[in-house]
Amino acid sequence: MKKIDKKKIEEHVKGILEALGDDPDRPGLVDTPKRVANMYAEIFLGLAYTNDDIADMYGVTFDEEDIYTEPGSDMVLMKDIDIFSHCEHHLSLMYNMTVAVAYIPREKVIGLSKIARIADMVSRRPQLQERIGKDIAEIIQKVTQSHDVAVIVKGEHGCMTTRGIKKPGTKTITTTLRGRFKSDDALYGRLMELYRS
Ligand SMILES: Nc1nc2c(ncn2[C@@H]2O[C@H](COP(=O)(O)OP(=O)(O)OP(=O)(O)O)[C@@H](O)[C@H]2O)c(=O)[nH]1
Ligand SMILES: [Zn+2]
Repeated sequence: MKKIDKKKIEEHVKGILEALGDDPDRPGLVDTPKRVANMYAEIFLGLAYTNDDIADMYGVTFDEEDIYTEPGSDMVLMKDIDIFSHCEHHLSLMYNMTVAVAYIPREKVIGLSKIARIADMVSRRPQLQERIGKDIAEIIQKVTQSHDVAVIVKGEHGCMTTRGIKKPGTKTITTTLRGRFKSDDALYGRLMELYRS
């Protein structure tokens, strides 16, 4: 686990306030560098862990070979998992974000809450929406040993709605398809049907 250097964040936030021309010593701002450091340590906690660490932390599985036998095509889909993240280009908020994770179990299943915990932790990094999907897929593949994983991420980007091009309401949907979700059109169709239901 990597350590997040809160003291250094505090110093830099103080520098930003000075560069903006505000007075970091005025009463309203005096504790702001510390607050921001605490907030960054919280919202970027996922930087302290690699994807392999996250797989180890949340890799709670149950052997269920009698339910899922090879070559199975029964899927587990968890959808409408709310997450927040921050884009790595502006460190601005990605919001109204939901994630759907599907996989075809091979003899073992992952504890359901762990899917949401994995989605949360990879989001707590400076991210790209596309990489959130890739990171989740990689960890789910490692934990479940399933080759067949799909992740759909939907969200709005603060850097496109509150600044810059300013297009509120614009939603981005990204898919990450692995194994049969990529190669089997019927399976992909069933995934989409369930996703929309
Ligand atoms: N593909 C992808 N792009 C993203 C994501 N988050 C932010 N971006 C984009 O990253 C790009 C950065 O572009 P730059 O031209 O370097 O930065 P900028 O001058 O602030 O760009 P504008 O946002 O167009 O004002 C922008 O087009 C953002 O919309 C993401 O999750 N995925
Ligand atoms: Zn951005």
